[in-house]
Amino acid sequence: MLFHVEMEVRLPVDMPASQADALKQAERELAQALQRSGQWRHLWRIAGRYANVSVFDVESIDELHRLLTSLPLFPFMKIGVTPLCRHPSSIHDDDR
Ligand SMILES: O=C(O)CC1=CCC(=O)O1
Repeated sequence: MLFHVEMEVRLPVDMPASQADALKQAERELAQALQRSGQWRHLWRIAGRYANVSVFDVESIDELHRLLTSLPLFPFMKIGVTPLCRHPSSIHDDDR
């Protein structure tokens, strides 16, 4: 199952830089592991915002929820999820 996910990061302004850096590093390591596993198919920065657009490929909505809530930055993110299905004009057979 494919999901479009938009994440906007809002770190508290008074969070110490060392704590923010540690969270970002942990987020990066998990995000890269999930990209290698194929569960996090696309990760794009939204220009001009501390936000990203991502496409996740997971077995279920429960799996997506588990994955998103496990992200180190989860407590500091506003997240929007949109389910995706195959477009009839797509030329990509793996779009499902
Ligand atoms: O910077 C972001 O958009 C939040 C984030 C998601 C994966 C990652 O490494 O950072």
